[in-house]
Amino acid sequence: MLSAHALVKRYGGTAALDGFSLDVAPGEIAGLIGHNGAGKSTFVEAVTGLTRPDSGRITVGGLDVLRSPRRVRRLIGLAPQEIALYPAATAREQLRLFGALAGLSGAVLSKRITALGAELLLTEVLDRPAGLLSGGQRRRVQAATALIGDPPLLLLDEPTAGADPETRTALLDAVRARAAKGTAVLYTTHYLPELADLDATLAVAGAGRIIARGSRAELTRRLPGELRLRLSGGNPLPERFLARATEHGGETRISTADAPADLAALLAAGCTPSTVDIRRPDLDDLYRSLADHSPATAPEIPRAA
Ligand SMILES: Nc1ncnc2c1ncn2[C@@H]1O[C@H](COP(=O)(O)OP(=O)(O)OP(=O)(O)O)[C@@H](O)[C@H]1O
Repeated sequence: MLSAHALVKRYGGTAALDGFSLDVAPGEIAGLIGHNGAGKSTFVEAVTGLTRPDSGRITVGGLDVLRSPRRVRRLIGLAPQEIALYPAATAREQLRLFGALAGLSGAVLSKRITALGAELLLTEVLDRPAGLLSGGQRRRVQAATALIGDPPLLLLDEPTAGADPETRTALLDAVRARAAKGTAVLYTTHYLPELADLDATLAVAGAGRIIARGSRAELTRRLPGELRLRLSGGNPLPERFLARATEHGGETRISTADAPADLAALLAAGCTPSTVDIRRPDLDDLYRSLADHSPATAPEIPRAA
């Protein structure tokens, strides 16, 4: 549904996009993560036509973004990182406007607004001016403006920033429901547990390009996990494990790519821990492993196809 190839965008000496390529399929929720300044928002702006890349190509539903900007715009529901609502207009009026832009009108649009208001827990505030809403409420109205026309591609840039747990859940449910019906979703966040909740695939951005792409399992599989042991004083760790071990309040932690094999080797060497815990790598570990942003030094994990 979304296909971007080799995008480059420079601002003076800064390459905000530097060979950025990414595909998102219908029904897929792709979680776009990466450090501040990695190029995520610039990419979202390029897809919507708000920013013109210096080179590269983007298509949405097979249409070239630069050649058919108006037709492409109709295929996209955008919730930008910076809130863009009219402060004096009520939430319902904003949704009427965005619904009309998407070609909806009359009773169909009114019903859609009521349903979306209920789905995103906005019913009570639909007739309040956006300027008088809380930050979290404004963000949900913003998300609702993206969803109102039921577009085949959603671009949601940190849509849950400032959301409380209840409204976060409502928003994630709404996103999952759209994907289940075939909508392609590009979901930018710094809050990694959301991506597990959404069962999202991952696209890790670094220094203006995608440096890792795949399922959560694929990307975390080859990262080291940890073997956590409690050892008694007369039961030292065999020497060959020392380089990978750290001490944390009486617990010995050994970085490991193969926890069962390392545990078997420890036991065979006569080590008898009183407790053993195996910690598998998670998204935080993935994020940390990519901390230097550098494609050249990123660990050997699957890349974008
Ligand atoms: N309009 C602009 N003018 C100059 N530099 C820009 C502009 N927009 C983005 N940049 C620069 O391009 C780089 C990428 O910025 P971008 O906003 O795309 O990052 P991001 O990954 O979305 O970051 P964040 O997680 O903070 O939202 C940054 O170095 C930023 O300073």
